[in-house]
Amino acid sequence: MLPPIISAKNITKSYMGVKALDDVSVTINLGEILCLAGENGSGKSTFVKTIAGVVTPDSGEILFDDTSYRKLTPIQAIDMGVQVIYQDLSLFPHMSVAENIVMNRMVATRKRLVNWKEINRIAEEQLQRIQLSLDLRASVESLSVANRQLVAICRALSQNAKVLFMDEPTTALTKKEVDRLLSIVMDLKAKGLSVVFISHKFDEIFEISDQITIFREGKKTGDYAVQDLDHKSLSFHMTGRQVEFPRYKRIAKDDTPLLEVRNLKKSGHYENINFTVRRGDILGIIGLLGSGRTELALSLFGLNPIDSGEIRIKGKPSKIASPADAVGHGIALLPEDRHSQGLFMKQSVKENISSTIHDQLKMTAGFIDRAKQTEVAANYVSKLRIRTHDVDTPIRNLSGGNQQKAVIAKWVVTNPELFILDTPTVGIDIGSKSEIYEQIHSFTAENMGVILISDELDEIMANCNKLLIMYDGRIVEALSEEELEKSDAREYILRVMSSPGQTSDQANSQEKVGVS
Ligand SMILES: Nc1ncnc2c1ncn2[C@@H]1O[C@H](COP(=O)(O)OP(=O)(O)OP(=O)(O)O)[C@@H](O)[C@H]1O
Repeated sequence: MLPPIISAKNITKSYMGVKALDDVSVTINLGEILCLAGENGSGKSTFVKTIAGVVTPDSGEILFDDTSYRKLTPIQAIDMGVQVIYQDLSLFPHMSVAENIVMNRMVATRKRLVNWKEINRIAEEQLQRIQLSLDLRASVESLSVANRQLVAICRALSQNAKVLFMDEPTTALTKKEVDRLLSIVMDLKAKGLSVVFISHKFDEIFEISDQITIFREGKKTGDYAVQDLDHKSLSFHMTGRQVEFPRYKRIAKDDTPLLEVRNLKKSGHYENINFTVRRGDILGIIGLLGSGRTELALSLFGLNPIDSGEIRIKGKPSKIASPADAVGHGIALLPEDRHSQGLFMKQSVKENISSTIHDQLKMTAGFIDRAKQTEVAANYVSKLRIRTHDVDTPIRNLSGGNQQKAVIAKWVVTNPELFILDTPTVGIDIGSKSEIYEQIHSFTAENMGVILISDELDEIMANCNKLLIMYDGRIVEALSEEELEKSDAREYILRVMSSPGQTSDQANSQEKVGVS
């Protein structure tokens, strides 16, 4: 048994009467990867912030090397070797790789004189520890998200990290980048670092963890060795129920096209895009980051003007030059980047959810009908099971996953005819995913058409009755409902995605999803 490095005992933390952590005890052992799993809002981030000295617990104690602390300051935590990489990475985009790696260490040691030789030496040493070669002078903003993530790891290492906390580090990475990150993390573990990893992605959790601690509604439901759990038992312990993703079946009878896209092209983004969406269709688009799928979604919402091609809405050639045009045509978009495009962080849950229907909520005198606004917001908070104290709570106080559900609610209230969802469940727990899927199925039963962009094959298989596979700005394969139902559909899709150059000719495959 590995010796403990940090033990948190009986930690409780409440916000406005809601227990974010309720008598939680967790032990982090030396040289081990511990994964924190739990539904959105179950207290994982609050726990991390408590150990990092950012949140003061109401009660409980934290033991570091046998010394007990009632609370910690961030400096104390850093001195003890605690390093946290939050989702935003907290890097300085205009500064160089070397400066980002070494700056916090310099501040901590209160060095006044800048010795560039020393800075470069320390930065290079950290890069070598993870066998990474980067230009030390390159500005961080010029790096890919994956490399920024690695710079953040080097920054943590340069401050003598003993325990590295990583909060959903793989959200914006491609499959290859995820594999590289996980292998670096495992290598660091082999060198004696303890890692606490937060993720909603089960494959990752099982690949990397030694131990899994599960949270539910602020309480710890258990500590498990990874070999004692499987997907089913993990989701059960997280949610308290058996979670299933029933497969979507289109029931709508109206086959007239809602949206027809013909030969759409945007230079440098995508070309030769053809597909049709009917009412009740859930058209999946799968393809790795950089495949052109998000750029296509933005074009259909008037945010990325097309170079050529035709868009027909309900049979009529239509121009979508702005989001206002798109909304006028009954199109809504749940954007990929929820934080910068989706929410007003200082405003309440109610104000965010209703922000897309202000005109409908206006009374004759021009004031907003507050009672109606509350009613609409409360209805969607309950429908999508958004975990919040009430609808007046500022949205920034909600957990990440619950904020995402609020963005979905914000667009659903507009009652769109065509809803484009760009990776709607990134960062969302397995229980909430099934609720969101249920909602999407019920929208389509009410005759909405949906375009669902996703990286997750499970999500595509459970929800879509048609599928486009995109690679490098092109549709490389298209599958119809019958093809998606075949027993080897999943393997076929994986095969196409791993060698996208070797597929059937495009015109033929587009025929399969109803291109006339
Ligand atoms: N500053 C705050 N003010 C009020 N409530 C808060 C605050 N921070 C967290 N909470 C609440 O505490 C609970 C736990 O939130 P926390 O962010 O720890 O969850 P989480 O498990 O990390 O969720 P996710 O997986 O969605 O990131 C949530 O109900 C959240 O709304």
